[in-house]
Amino acid sequence: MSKAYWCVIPAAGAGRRFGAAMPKQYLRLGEKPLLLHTLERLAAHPQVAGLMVVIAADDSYWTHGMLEVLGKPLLLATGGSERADSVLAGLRALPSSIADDEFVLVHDAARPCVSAEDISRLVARATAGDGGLLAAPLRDTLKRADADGCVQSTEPREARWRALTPQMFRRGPLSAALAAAAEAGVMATDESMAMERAGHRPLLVEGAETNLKVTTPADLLLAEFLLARHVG
Ligand SMILES: Nc1ccn([C@@H]2O[C@H](COP(=O)(O)OP(=O)(O)OP(=O)(O)O)[C@@H](O)[C@H]2O)c(=O)n1
Ligand SMILES: C[C@](O)(CO)[C@H](O)COP(=O)(O)O
Repeated sequence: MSKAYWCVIPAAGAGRRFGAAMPKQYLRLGEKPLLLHTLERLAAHPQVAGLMVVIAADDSYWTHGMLEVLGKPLLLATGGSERADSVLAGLRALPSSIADDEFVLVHDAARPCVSAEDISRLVARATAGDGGLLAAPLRDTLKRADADGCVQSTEPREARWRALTPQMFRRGPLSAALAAAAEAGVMATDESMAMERAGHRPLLVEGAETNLKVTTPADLLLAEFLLARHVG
């Protein structure tokens, strides 16, 4: 049986860009909260050993009923002001039995459509090397705006990828890289950025465009459509 890995799920955001009355990870998608769709997808994967869900200190929406539903060990940690702070808190709260050289996955709670195939592909490729991330090649023309909101330049599209999650790195080096970035006042917007800053070369593993991050109401509609058609 292939090895399984713990997954840290940052779920402590406020969802400000969404503009809902509650944090977007608790908005209903079909018959259950967005977060539960994500946790179920992760828990169903045979190479996910356990879930470390990082929630906000003032989270009043988490229901402990989720603990039984998933059939995998599930722990809770308290997040911080930025996503990187929440991920680091989750890494530090993992069981001490997870050694520093063990790989861990990090997946956004806001990405409920991640596919089992993509997770399997990432695990196989990332653990064969120094770690890596799911990503999608940029397929649109990219523009840089000037101060007036007009096009300043068209950016090269070649070798440009959009980072997705899960991202997968060894527990110790990832924790150290995130802590170093925070210490330097650098806000790492993903795990790869912190690892790159620490001198690593994360592997880009192509993932499905349907693995979208729910950021705005339009994203929620698309996620609902995809989940209803069992995409991913
Ligand atoms: N301090 C934070 C900020 C974000 N996240 C999580 O990181 C993921 C990606 O972040 P994003 O999509 O930006 O979520 P929010 O920060 O909630 O959104 P916004 O920036 O619009 O407030 C989400 O699952 C979010 O819950 C987190 O755990 N802790
Ligand atoms: C981690 C991430 O989803 C990769 O694209 C992205 O950086 C999260 O950004 P956010 O602003 O915290 O949603």
